[in-house]
Amino acid sequence: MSKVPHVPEADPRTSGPASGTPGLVATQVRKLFGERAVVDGISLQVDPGEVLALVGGNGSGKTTLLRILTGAIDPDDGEVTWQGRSLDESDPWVRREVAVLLDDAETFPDLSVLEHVELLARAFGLDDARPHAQQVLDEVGLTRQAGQLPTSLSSGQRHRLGLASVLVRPAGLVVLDEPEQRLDDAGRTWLSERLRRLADDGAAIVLASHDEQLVEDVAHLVLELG
Ligand SMILES: Nc1ncnc2c1ncn2[C@@H]1O[C@H](COP(=O)(O)OP(=O)(O)OP(=O)(O)O)[C@@H](O)[C@H]1O
Repeated sequence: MSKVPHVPEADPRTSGPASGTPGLVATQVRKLFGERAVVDGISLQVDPGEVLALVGGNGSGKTTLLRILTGAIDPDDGEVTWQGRSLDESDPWVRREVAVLLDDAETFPDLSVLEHVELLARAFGLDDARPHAQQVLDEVGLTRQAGQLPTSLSSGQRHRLGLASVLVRPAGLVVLDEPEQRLDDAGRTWLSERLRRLADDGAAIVLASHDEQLVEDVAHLVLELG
């Protein structure tokens, strides 16, 4: 396993976060499935404003590591903290801080696309939840589908709804598994630009990706697994 600073002039290991607040820190994280160490002694740090890309072949442990980094599963060894605090998804503060898109987002059968996004905006206490949700749907290209039920969306549109669910809410740490999946070329170009902007606005981002161009365009750090 290797860790390659992708943008040498902006090596965060030496520069640190602008605010002085440590972001996401994983120390010697290990996860076994049976006798196999799928994640084996990984240490990393991603500070506000930085993007870390996890790359590697199928089954190399990217999703497992992402799940550990969000607190969804516990490592067998090692520790993960966000701003110095242990990551535990049962902690409401952690759930406010961390926005996650690992699989297709779960949806309610009776709520429209717009109602889903608006519900999240309200849950996170945003003013003007409806116009904010409409603006995010416009951004992800789902304005025409706002009144549809999520089950009627195409697979790429469902993925865009998942991205909208992440973008509509405030978050310090954003964790995405293959955010480029099922997006067309224009969607991938938009995604690169949007993730860069999210980081510029101060989010720490960790993503797993098989899209070399996306990684090249957005990642400050690349961690190769496998
Ligand atoms: N709950 C589990 N029980 C047993 N094995 C598991 C479990 N979850 C994942 N694995 C195994 O761990 C390995 C890593 O899986 P993971 O999903 O993390 O890979 P990945 O790098 O995300 O792959 P892909 O690029 O295909 O999405 C795989 O061999 C997988 O079968």
